[in-house]
Amino acid sequence: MQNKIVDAALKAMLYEVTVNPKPGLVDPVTNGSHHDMNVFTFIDSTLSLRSYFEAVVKCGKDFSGENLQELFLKIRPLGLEAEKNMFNATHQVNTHKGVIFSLGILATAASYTESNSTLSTENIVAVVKAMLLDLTKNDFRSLAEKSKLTAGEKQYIKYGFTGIRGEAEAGFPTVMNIALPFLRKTNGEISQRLLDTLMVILVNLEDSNLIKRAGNADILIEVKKKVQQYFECLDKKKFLRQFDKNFTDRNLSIGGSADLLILTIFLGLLENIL
Ligand SMILES: CC(C)(COP(=O)(O)OP(=O)(O)OC[C@H]1O[C@@H](n2cnc3c(N)ncnc32)[C@H](O[C@H]2O[C@H](COP(=O)(O)OP(=O)(O)OP(=O)(O)O)[C@@H](O)[C@H]2O)[C@@H]1O)[C@@H](O)C(=O)NCCC(=O)NCCS
Ligand SMILES: Nc1ncnc2[nH]cnc12
Repeated sequence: MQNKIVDAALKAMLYEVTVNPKPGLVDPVTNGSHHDMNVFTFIDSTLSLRSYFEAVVKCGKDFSGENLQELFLKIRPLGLEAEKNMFNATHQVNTHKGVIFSLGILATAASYTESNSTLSTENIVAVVKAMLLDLTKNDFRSLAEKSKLTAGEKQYIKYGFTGIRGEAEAGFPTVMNIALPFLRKTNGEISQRLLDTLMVILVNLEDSNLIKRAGNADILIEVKKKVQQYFECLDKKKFLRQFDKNFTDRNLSIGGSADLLILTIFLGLLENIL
């Protein structure tokens, strides 16, 4: 089945991993701070998710209920199955867990929007917000009873950061209000446009992957300074190669920012600006 939403989702993941040099992340030139994966792992992971995106697009298209929270409940088990497929395809490495969640939601919302109104970013956001009403309240409600907490859950308890769940529930404000408007204004070489967009995301996000690897949230202050230097410097590629080396030496990575770049590319593809 050829479908433009499924194609945009898969393309967005492949575009993101292709962009280089990225600080601490996997790209075709270096594996950054990720010793257990490389660009081929990301290609395998991406292709393993085709049937998931086809399934969520079908769910969005077929949904006829009144309450869009039910649509989210319908896709969550599909997301769990997709996580299993991803881990099988990658020899148990986490490449796209965050994206299975966030891009799965966006693809579902895009498909529902296409079937029920005009496919525009604004309409997609409204559907996302309705699908995820009370998500953080519900997801974080029973943390005290859980024996093993994820990085995102630990950071919620320690700092009150709601991570990718909060970002999604609010309709992905970092993507919608910052990254996508920025990308729309860029022109020229696609790789440079996407690197600039990644830096804009990085400076605006509490990236739980970065905080987890750094051990505390002070890293966000350092990163803000780095991104400011990036936008002031003359040779951006050289700056990014050094930034990548510095992060790789310190085992730091920005998986959450990479995920939001994927979401931004996805919407950019649907808007035909890429
Ligand atoms: C809601 C879920 C995403 C589950 O969340 P969970 O609580 O399990 O995990 P989190 O720690 O909250 O984060 C999940 C991933 O989301 C990405 N991310 C984190 N912060 C942000 C942010 N602020 N904005 C956007 N995205 C964010 C991040 O994914 C990327 O990094 C990954 C590598 O991360 P990780 O494995 O933690 O770290 P490493 O250090 O690299 O690994 P080690 O070598 O140390 O092992 C990479 O995959 C990127 O994609 C976070 O990882 C959702 O999964 C969920 O709902 N789970 C419950 C089950 C379910 O219902 N699933 C179906 C959902 S449809
Ligand atoms: N290029 C990349 N490297 C590491 N983690 C990621 N998560 C999403 N994209 C990634």
